[in-house]
Order: sequence, then C-alpha cells, then structure tokens
Amino acid sequence: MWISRRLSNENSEEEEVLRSSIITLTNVTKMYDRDKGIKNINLSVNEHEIHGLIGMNGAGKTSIIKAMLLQMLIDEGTISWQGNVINMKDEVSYRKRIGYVPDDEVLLDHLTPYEIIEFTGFAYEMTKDKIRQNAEGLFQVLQLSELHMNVGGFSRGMRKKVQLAAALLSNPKLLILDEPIAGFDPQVIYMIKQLLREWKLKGNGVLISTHDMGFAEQLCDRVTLIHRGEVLLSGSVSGMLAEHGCQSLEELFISLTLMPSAKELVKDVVANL
Ligand SMILES: Nc1ncnc2c1ncn2[C@@H]1O[C@H](COP(=O)(O)OP(=O)(O)OP(=O)(O)O)[C@@H](O)[C@H]1O
Repeated sequence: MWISRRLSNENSEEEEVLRSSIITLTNVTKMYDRDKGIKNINLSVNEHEIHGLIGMNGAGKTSIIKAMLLQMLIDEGTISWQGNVINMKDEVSYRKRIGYVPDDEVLLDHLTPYEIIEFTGFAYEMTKDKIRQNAEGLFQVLQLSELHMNVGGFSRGMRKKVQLAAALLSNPKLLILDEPIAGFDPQVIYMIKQLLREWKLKGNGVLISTHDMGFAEQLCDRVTLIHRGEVLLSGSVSGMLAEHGCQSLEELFISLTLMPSAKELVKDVVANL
C-alpha cells in the first residue's frame, strides 16, 4: 500500500490519499541476449493513478508491458495483482481485468467498429445492451462516427480509436496504453486526457508508455524513466523536476540520456551538408 499526502491549493488543508497497488513488478528481469532486455525492474501502478513509462527507442518499455500482460516468460522476479503473485495458470482471469492498446495495430480489417466492439464485449461476457451502451458513449467521446464501415479503410488514428474503445469497454481495473496519442488530432487528445482523468478517479490505474514528454507531464501522477533496460528514475513529475533542477520532463530526460556533445554534432553535420 502506498500513502501520499498532498496539500490542497485552496485552503492548505492536508488531504490524505490512500492508494493501493493494482499491479507490482518486483525485480523483474528478462534478457533476450547478453545485453538486450530488462533488468531488475521494480514498478507499480496504483489505484487512482496515471503512471507514465518513458524511455528512448529500445529502452525496454514494451518488454515491461509484455511482462505485465504475461505475454512472455520472465527470467526472474514476480508480478503481483492487488498483492497476490500471478502465475501463468491465472492468465485468463487476470488478463480480463486489463485493457490494453498496443502500439501496433492489430484489427480484423473486414469488420466494422461495432462488430469489433461486440466481439470484444462477448469475450468479456457482457450483455448486448451493455456493450451497445458503453460503445455509444466511448465512440462519442472519441469522435468516431464511421461505425458501419470496415476498419480496413480507416486511418491510423481512427483504428486506434477503435482499439481504445475496445480496451475501455469492459471497465477494466488497469488500462495499459502503448503510445496512446500517436496519430490523433488535438481535439481527440484533449478528450482522451479528460477520459483518462475521469477513469482514474473511479479508482482505476493507467500505465502509459509514451515518447511525448509534454503529454506525460500534463497527465501522469508518477513517471518511471527506463534507460537501457533499467529504471533510471521513478516518482512524481514535480518531485523529480525539483530534485534535478529542471523546468520540464523533456529537459530532465535529455539531460539524463543524451550525450553532452549531441548539440555540437548536430551543428557540425548541418554545417557540412
Ligand atoms: N523478441 C525479442 N527478441 C530479441 N530482442 C528483443 C525482443 N524484443 C525486444 N528486444 C530487444 O530488447 C530491447 C528492448 O526492446 P523494447 O521493445 O522493450 O523497447 P521499447 O522501449 O519498447 O522501444 P520503442 O520505444 O522503440 O518501442 C531492445 O534492444 C530490443 O531490440
């Protein structure tokens, strides 16, 4: 259990927020070869929390998500769901409590959004009425109106909207989103941010893997920075910025991961073009 205290802006009364862990990775290691993979990952996503996973290409973010979803066997460590260690035999019931939107698009092109949603809802044992009610609301929020066209003709953003609606449909306790706003226009991004904020207020947790530092800074309660397969930093955005004397998450990320000579390199290359 994780307890945080924060000050209310208006009256400075101390408010206590009690947050229980939904999922916890303890010393999780998975190596694909000698130096590729994730090492000793300790990470939790709590109730009422949006947690950002940030890192460079190849840092290990997708591997962490795959470990959480039991999509791969880990070499060492444990994964716990609400305090109980998860085994492969629990996979089906465990996975039903997680909504997942992958970065790559995996949709059946010959189906319409409604057919995909129905298919998903039935897999989660939802009634037809509940599927329709949830789908209508979600499609309205996500501004998707082409509900009777095959998704094969959809743009990247439209396909992602269908995936997001499918992931939220069954009201999962944990939502895992890999690059959730790539391909969306500003209006939809705004609606997604509102949706996720409301979503966490219900006591749910969200894990977002993103390269978009501004989005992470605006939305996330805590952020974990992954670098070369390991946790480099983890904590609240404001706490990390204060500790490192940085103005933004981008500045912090760049200062920790980019070689100091990188700016000079850009200058030299452009000058010699
Ligand atoms: N199935 C695999 N077999 C071998 N190596 C892999 C496999 N999956 C990932 N890797 C390697 O593990 C490292 C971490 O990859 P991962 O996909 O987790 O990174 P990522 O942070 O999600 O990257 P990106 O932001 O580019 O999606 C990389 O070096 C990658 O090449």
